[in-house]
Amino acid sequence: MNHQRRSGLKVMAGLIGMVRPLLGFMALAIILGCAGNLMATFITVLGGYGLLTAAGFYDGNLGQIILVIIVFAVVRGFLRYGEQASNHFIAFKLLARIRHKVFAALRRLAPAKLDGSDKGNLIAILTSDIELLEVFYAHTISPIAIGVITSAVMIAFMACLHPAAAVLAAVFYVITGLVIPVVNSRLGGADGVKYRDLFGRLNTVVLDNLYGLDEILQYGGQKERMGHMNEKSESLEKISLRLKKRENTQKIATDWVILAAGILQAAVCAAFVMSGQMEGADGVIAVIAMMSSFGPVAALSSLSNNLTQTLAAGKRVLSLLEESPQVQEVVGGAAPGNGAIHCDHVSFAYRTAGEKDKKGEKVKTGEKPKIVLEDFCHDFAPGMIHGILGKSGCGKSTLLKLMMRFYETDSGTISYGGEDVNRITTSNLRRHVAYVTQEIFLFHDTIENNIKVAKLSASREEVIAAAKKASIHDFIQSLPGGYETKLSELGDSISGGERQRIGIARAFLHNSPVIFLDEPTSNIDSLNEGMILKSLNEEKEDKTIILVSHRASTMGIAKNVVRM
Ligand SMILES: Nc1ncnc2c1ncn2[C@@H]1O[C@H](COP(=O)(O)OP(=O)(O)OP(=O)(O)O)[C@@H](O)[C@H]1O
Repeated sequence: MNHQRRSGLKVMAGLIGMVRPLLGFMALAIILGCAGNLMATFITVLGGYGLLTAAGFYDGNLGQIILVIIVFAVVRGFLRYGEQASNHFIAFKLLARIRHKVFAALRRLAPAKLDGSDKGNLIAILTSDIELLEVFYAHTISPIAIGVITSAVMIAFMACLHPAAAVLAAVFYVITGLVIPVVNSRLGGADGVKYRDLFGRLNTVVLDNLYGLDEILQYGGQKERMGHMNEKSESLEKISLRLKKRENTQKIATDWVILAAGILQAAVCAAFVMSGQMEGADGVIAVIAMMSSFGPVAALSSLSNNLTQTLAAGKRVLSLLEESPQVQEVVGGAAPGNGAIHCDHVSFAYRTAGEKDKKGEKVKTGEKPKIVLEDFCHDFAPGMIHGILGKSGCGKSTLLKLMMRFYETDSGTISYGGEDVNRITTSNLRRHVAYVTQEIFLFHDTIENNIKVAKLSASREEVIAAAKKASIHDFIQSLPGGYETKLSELGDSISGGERQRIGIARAFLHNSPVIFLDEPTSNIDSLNEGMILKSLNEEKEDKTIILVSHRASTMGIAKNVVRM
């Protein structure tokens, strides 16, 4: 996948842009957060006023001060609840929206851009990266605004006591809430990005090891595979340790700065009190106000520990959302003419690293130029079964993928009944063609639903008819739950041939004018093969059937065989 370079600020802007529809809730969170934090600070400040009033330095009403403190303490709880509720409402609404967008992006990018992309990394983006954005939406945007607003109010309050106290507070708020987090982010930024990338790659290794467990055991690769996984885990741990150390340093630095702020404020106020430029009681209040007002800016300071990782996650999510597909979906285009497929001087190569696609974007697939088809011409007429022969790797599957428009030809055209495939509405094309690939994917669902993938509205009778044509009906009937049997109940016991026959049943159920079958019988015994071929023969009258197979018995049914 193409992860573009973009600065932290750009990522932030991109993420903040998504909040637009929920600005009202964000404003509410900020108002509640400011009020709550100011009340928390003023509970301590009013405590100071109360003590000084009791000691006779102020002529206030002690009872009223205590009452206000109690009211602030109670209301502060509700305000905090309201702030958190609003922030989390925004966060989870946005996470749902982002997940929706990411799935839409994957639909756009599939299949060309996802071919060969590491799935573990995609899973990391879909799960933990998106999840991490919760930190950004619930604990980053509003705290920044709250930190700025509450600091401004406290500076104004201290200016009423003495301008110097206000200047000192301003300087220390900036150090705590801006300088420390920016420096911390700069120092830890690269590690945050590395951590997220490595986490994605570790996911890929774990997935590979899980899917390839049989091969690993068979060829005794446990030690080497384990070593590879350990290597990745150790690198991840090293980065995590560095990030933790940096977090501790940030916490210590913040505590020191807050302590220094209090001491300096005390020293400055003492000097002004002694020189008669400030009342003694005001000096005490200024110091109390200074010490108790760092909550929101200290929160900003510690935010920087997560921010690098959050922004790294945001960057990966945004890059995926903005990735342009290799093949654009056609909406509102033409309908396929009929089942007559005409390939006219078709050439195609899988793109190589650093090469540009039609949109001028760099693509990374393969290492050397891989010219697969050159000047290929052929007509596939309807009403018969066509065969494609050729040695392994010569481009038979690629030709089918080009006819499905999973990829676009580099030159030449493919047309259906005279209509260029590039102009046919993609959803129409998918309905027009049933494609049985070499790897049949089965979902964790019932056998019936697995066949109905090809036609969701199909009745049980239609499913049974398709299963009979694919010679899988008897097998399904023999299962304890029949068509309702869940694949998970069968464990991994479904054989390669049964899997293929389910794939073929899907094609029969789809009942489209064109059927592509890529090695459909490679795992099927001759008895079942014979029955499937018989069904295909019966279907061929009103269809264009294209068959790719190395098996002579299967190819025997094709009337028109093209050699590649
Ligand atoms: N996504 C891809 N990126 C780069 N190269 C690819 C890609 N898919 C296939 N190829 C390469 O293109 C060539 C043609 O592949 P294709 O699958 O079309 O061959 P095939 O004739 O169907 O082979 P087989 O009979 O073994 O199934 C092969 O060399 C293959 O390695």
